[in-house]
Amino acid sequence: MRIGIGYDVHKLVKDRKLIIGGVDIPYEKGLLGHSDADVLIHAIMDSILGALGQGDIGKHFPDTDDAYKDISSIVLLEKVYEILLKSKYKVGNIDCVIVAQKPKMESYIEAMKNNISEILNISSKNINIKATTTEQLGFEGREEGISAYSVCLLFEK
Ligand SMILES: Nc1ccn([C@@H]2O[C@H](COP(=O)(O)O)[C@@H](O)[C@H]2O)c(=O)n1
Ligand SMILES: C[C@@]1(CO)OP(=O)(O)OP(=O)(O)OC[C@H]1O
Repeated sequence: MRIGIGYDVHKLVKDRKLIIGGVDIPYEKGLLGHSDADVLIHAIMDSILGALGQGDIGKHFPDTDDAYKDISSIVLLEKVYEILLKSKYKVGNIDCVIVAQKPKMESYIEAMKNNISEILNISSKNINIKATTTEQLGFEGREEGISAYSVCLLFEK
């Protein structure tokens, strides 16, 4: 059994789509990044890579490589799943937190879980996604950015 943790932050700016957990969320601002900046998927990928002892997404998908410019993080998650398939491990469960003052995530969480479980080929019951504000405190509270945390447990196949 192995455990991994992931954490990511992206800045909220005008004229960008807000994509979290592979869901396009209608909002006045979006996350800035080399990819689509899907902060939740990035944290989840880092938690899986961490549990595998395989570094992080910056190592596998460098932001200096044009191949990853504006790429959907769902496509990157598929690549991480390929790495997982080659290992002797499978996902047990994943637990995550999205830290965002706005917008409300609750109505999108089921769709996020479905997207992730489909790619990782696990039941959505094994993925838990939570959201919290920071009560207006810090960069998330000032709506300057959104962060996400993920913990992943892997079992031997
Ligand atoms: N961006 C967010 C933040 C929170 N939620 C949901 O609201 C609940 C209360 O949030 P607090 O930060 O005030 O504790 C939280 O438990 C989430 O269910 C959300 O959907 N989107
Ligand atoms: C995903 C990658 C690659 O497109 O770019 P970003 O969207 O900037 O994301 P980040 O979490 O900063 O790091 C990983 C990057 O290499």
